[in-house]
Amino acid sequence: MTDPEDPELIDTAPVVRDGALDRPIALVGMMGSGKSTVGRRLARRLALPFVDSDQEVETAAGCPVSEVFERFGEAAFRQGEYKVLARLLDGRRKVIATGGGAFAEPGTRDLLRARAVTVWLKADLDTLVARTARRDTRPLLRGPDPRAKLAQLLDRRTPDYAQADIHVVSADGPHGRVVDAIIDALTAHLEENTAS
Ligand SMILES: Nc1ncnc2c1ncn2[C@@H]1O[C@H](COP(=O)(O)OP(=O)(O)OP(=O)(O)O)[C@@H](O)[C@H]1O
Ligand SMILES: O=C(O)C1=C[C@@H](O)[C@@H](O)[C@H](O)C1
Ligand SMILES: [Mg+2]
Repeated sequence: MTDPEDPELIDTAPVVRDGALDRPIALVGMMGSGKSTVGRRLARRLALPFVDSDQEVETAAGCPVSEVFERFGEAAFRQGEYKVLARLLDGRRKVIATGGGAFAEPGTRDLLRARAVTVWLKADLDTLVARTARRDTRPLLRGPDPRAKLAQLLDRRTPDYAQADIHVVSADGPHGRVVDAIIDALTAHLEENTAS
């Protein structure tokens, strides 16, 4: 079924309609994996609210993420990120784009795994380098060799991200294709986990 007012809003979401989804969806993965941009599109397709935890931290702090890092340090940012996610994970169905490091923090990861369906958006190093080069707002990538930094983070965090409920490749191409892949994987996951 398609909404004639908005052909993008195709009713592809029995997963939401039939009540199988009973909690928030949290997208996790590296900087540049597409959590914010794909997440917004996913929420639209599922007719759910969308929230971005980096933006929520910025609103709470009253300044950009990069300034939080500069003024208060990464540890303070991680505490703020935990607090914001604890508030957002209120049991209501929504799509949450997490910050790239959230799922690599043990306490934050436990919180997300307990209260959300977690989706790892996977992308390889070359893809992440190309995508993050477009915008210089990520404090952890500032410096002479952002590729080396991304490689180190990807290596270190991969075992953490692998603990997500669902793994989806964030292939280059139309965002809608990644949205389709997420909805398919989510549907399969919920069917498996609600089958009696
Ligand atoms: N499947 C895709 N194909 C092509 N470009 C993409 C895809 N997914 C994301 N991008 C692009 O990559 C860039 C980074 O995406 P986005 O900001 O959504 O990443 P993120 O995971 O939210 O990163 P961060 O953790 O830094 O917030 C954007 O320019 C976005 O349009
Ligand atoms: O991967 C990370 O550690 C980060 C990713 C961004 O989303 C922001 O949360 C911040 O720049 C840190
Ligand atoms: Mg983002």
